[in-house]
Amino acid sequence: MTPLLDVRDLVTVFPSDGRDLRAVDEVSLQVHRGEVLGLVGESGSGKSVTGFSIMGLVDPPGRIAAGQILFDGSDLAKADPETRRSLRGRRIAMVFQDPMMTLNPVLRIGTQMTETLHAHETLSRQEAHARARDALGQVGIPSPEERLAAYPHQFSGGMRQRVAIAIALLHRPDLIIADEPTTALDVTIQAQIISEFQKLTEDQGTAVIWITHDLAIVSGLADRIAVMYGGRIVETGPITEVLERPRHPYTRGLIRSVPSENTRGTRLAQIPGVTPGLARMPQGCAFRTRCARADSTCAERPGRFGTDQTYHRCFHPHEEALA
Ligand SMILES: Nc1ncnc2c1ncn2[C@@H]1O[C@H](COP(=O)(O)OP(=O)(O)OP(=O)(O)O)[C@@H](O)[C@H]1O
Repeated sequence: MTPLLDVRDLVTVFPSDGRDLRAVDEVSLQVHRGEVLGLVGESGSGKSVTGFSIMGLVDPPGRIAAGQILFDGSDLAKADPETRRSLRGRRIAMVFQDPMMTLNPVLRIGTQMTETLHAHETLSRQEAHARARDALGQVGIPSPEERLAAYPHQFSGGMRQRVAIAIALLHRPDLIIADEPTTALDVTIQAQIISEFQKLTEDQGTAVIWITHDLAIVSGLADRIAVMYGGRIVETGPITEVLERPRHPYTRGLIRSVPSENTRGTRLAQIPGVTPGLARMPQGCAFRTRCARADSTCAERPGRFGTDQTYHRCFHPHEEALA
């Protein structure tokens, strides 16, 4: 089956001191319709820049330097700004950690929603109003008709995020890129929003890239996972397979550092060291300065071992299932 989104060897750079630093370094990933891909990694690993690259929202002087972003067959990396703008919101939408990246503080919610609708579709006022009201209801906002008249500050943090999600859903996009949308919320609200998302992917076949540093969220939500380190995807595959038998030492370290029933009361294993900044990323395998298995082979850049769907980038992968 052809994937809805097929990113191939994407490189996104930010110029600094006369050289191009690779925030996204030969990233390849695929997302199918109705599928949730969890994009996981520590802060600075390149998750958001990957999302912005797909959306066509990389801040200049940053730019896509190489690779393809095939969306439903056409290459977005080469598309003109007008084509990109028309796809944004309509076929691909993004939900941010801070809903105020989407919401205008001085406009009523209903006005923002109907303006968004009119930007891409020809609808009567009544139709736009009904669509906006239904979208609020769909994400679990009580009394949606009355809430259309409210301003963003009249909503709680969790409700505001739901409004941002409702706006992302207005045009029934094929793909939603959700960048840590629940990180700022308390655990109960987080769970509610995640379950709303699950319903939407099941009911409407929407594909989702869920960006997070929190492996626990992804394990309950995603069909597949891609783990990023130093701008690269170091491991990807079906979620159960990767969690049960992580091959890359970094993936293994991430899983071991998540608290669970079994580890309650014990000290969690942390990955030693910190992620180096982009300007100091080691040659070869970016993780080798923190890796117990690294040797001189790792000074070479590891290729992708496996298939387009399931691969790792490690010369010394673990073979055994996680204990
Ligand atoms: N506009 C920019 N200009 C220069 N460097 C940038 C810019 N945006 C991101 N970067 C750099 O690109 C790298 C990847 O950043 P990115 O935000 O994608 O990481 P992340 O994995 O999403 O982390 P976080 O979870 O903290 O958002 C970082 O080193 C960051 O400093």
